Amino acid sequence: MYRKELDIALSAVSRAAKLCRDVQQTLVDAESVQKKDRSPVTIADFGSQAIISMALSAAFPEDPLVGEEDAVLLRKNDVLRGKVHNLVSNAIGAVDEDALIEAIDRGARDTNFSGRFWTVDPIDGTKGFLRGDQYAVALALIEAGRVVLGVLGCPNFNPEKWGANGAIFYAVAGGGAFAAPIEPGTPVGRNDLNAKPIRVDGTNRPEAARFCESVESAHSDHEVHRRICDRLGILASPCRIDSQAKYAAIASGEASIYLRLPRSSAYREKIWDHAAGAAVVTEAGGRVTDFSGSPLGFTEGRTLKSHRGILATNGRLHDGVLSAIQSTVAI
Ligand SMILES: Nc1ncnc2c1ncn2[C@@H]1O[C@H](COP(=O)(O)OS(=O)(=O)O)[C@@H](OP(=O)(O)O)[C@H]1O
Ligand SMILES: [Mg+2]
Ligand SMILES: [Mg+2]
Ligand SMILES: [Mg+2]
Repeated sequence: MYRKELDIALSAVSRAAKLCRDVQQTLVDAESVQKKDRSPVTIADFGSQAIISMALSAAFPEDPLVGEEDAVLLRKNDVLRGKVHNLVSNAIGAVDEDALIEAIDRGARDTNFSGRFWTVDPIDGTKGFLRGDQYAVALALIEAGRVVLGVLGCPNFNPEKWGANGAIFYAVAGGGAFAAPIEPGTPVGRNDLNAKPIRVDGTNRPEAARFCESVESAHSDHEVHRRICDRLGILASPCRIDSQAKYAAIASGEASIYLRLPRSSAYREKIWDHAAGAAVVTEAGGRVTDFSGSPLGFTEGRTLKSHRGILATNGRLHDGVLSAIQSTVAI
């Protein structure tokens, strides 16, 4: 199932991840510009969304794409547009500038969210990317509100036990979760011999659990997380990781609990910040819900409107963490 989808998604994400890695290594050129909501975006975010969008529209012309970025800033700023154009042309060969802009903007349109669509976060954790830390290129395929395929490219994810220089995590519903090293210049394929099945850890003792959360304290409420962890008797200090690399950490057994309560009660999570990561964790044997225990549903639009707080665990710890959450915060 989804063989062609997985092949295309893996090769597009690994090409986009290579572009991001190259830009991060020459960070002077990665300076960010501010979007309307004052969050940062770089030439690598635009380049990555363009590469993924073009690969998907060539292979699946009928499939809508819902992406974080749009081309508004690029249309207004010739210098920025020129830089993105150069970057993408160097990565995948000459592309027409109008086609590039159109490819980025394809992700900005709304669609029938109850049908089949892709969602992309070309760089998740742009702040981490700018700091030289973790980030992820995240792509997911959603059908009838359910994530059926998720790919997470994490160029800076280097667990010691793997000795790898970056990894790509992926899952197809019902097919398990896998990780493969990102080899510079070699797109990963479905039959990659280096791919290994991954599994969540087996701990059911919260005091032995490692817990992770966002680096950015503006994105989630570290203080409430600390109260939940205290109630559970978690001894280790929090592991702060940027981006959906947190889901990769849960799926590969590097951590057992990921908590995310937005600091603002008005904030709604974006679908592209969770779809791919949730698929990878679920297929690795873990569980992902909101703070009331409902599984995430992706039919509501560009945000997870009816969900508040996100909890991903190794599964065994899930109900215990939910009780601790519900005794600590009013949802
Ligand atoms: N106020 C607020 N509350 C909650 N979440 C927010 C908020 N603002 C932004 N975002 C989203 O957070 C995404 C980054 O995820 P993380 O917080 O896990 O990573 S990081 O610590 O910021 O690097 C980040 O994704 P990217 O924009 O792709 O980096 C945002 O979609
Ligand atoms: Mg994001
Ligand atoms: Mg992003
Ligand atoms: Mg962003």
